[in-house]
Amino acid sequence: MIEAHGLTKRYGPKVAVNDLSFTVKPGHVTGFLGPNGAGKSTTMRMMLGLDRPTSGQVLIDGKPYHELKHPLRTVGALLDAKWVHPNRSARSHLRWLAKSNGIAASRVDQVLGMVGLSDVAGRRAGGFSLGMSQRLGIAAALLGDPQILLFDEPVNGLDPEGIHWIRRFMQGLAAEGRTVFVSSHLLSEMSLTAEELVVIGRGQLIAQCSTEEFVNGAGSRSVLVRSPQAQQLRQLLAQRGLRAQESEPNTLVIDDATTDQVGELAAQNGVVLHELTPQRGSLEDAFMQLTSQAVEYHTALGNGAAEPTSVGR
Ligand SMILES: Nc1ncnc2c1ncn2[C@@H]1O[C@H](COP(=O)(O)OP(=O)(O)OP(=O)(O)O)[C@@H](O)[C@H]1O
Repeated sequence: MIEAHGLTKRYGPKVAVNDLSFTVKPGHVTGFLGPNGAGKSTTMRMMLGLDRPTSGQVLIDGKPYHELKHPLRTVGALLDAKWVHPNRSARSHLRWLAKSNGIAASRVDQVLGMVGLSDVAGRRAGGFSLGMSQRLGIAAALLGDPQILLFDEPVNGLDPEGIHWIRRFMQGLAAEGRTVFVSSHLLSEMSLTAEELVVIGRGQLIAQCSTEEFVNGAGSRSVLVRSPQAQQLRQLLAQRGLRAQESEPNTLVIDDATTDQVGELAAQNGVVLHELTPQRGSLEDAFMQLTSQAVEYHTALGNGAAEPTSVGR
């Protein structure tokens, strides 16, 4: 488990992370979501003891990183995949890491197998593609068989196959009961990868909730209905104060309604339906809506303090 309590980091006058509190639990992939410059990397660096918080703290299994007895066996991280000596082979890079951390050399071939690099283990890591480098970075994170894994923007620059592989791999690690915390500014990618979300903007918490709650709670909710009696249905909806727009002939989109409401109304009035579909807002919609609220609040206050918005909790 990872717990951030009032975590704050200032670089001179710049507040990179501002009073951030959240919890990351085992058994799920938790997405750490925010636009560029939101403070994700800074937060992850503080988790790993690479940066000192200005105030507050972050605990890994109840302890600050520097108090962990066996850091690599507790938490593994992929921060920068190109952090490897270019002339070393993948295997010798991992052997060196294992040796300097008191990990048995036999673990090296295990982790190379886990990430699918066994066949290229003797090749120069400097010649690896980005996707292979990411796999090597993940192998390094797994060396100590840690229960907690941090990945900073692991799919950046990868092709669809590489993205798919990383997504499945992270989900597999979470299914083994590990804590998997992965940052991204790619909201659509996170909606496919993460069950839980910690969302930040300008260093502040915007939401901590399930991905589903985030989309349902913040995105727009509407219903699409196709009917040969669309005009009759439209009038019935209007009588109940529901606004319907005709997107195509015989197709209505009804804002702020549920499929239950529309389906029951149609049945009560003998209106034939050919389609009844909930239209969920995308994660992008939800994010834009929430961050724009934060910006509006910021403008109203005029002091840079955006109120964190809790979604669904
Ligand atoms: N060493 C530093 N000195 C000064 N400012 C910094 C430093 N590190 C980060 N920042 C600033 O802190 C803010 C948060 O940066 P951070 O890299 O943590 O964001 P991020 O969410 O990881 O963004 P990205 O997706 O672009 O990496 C940014 O405005 C950045 O310019």
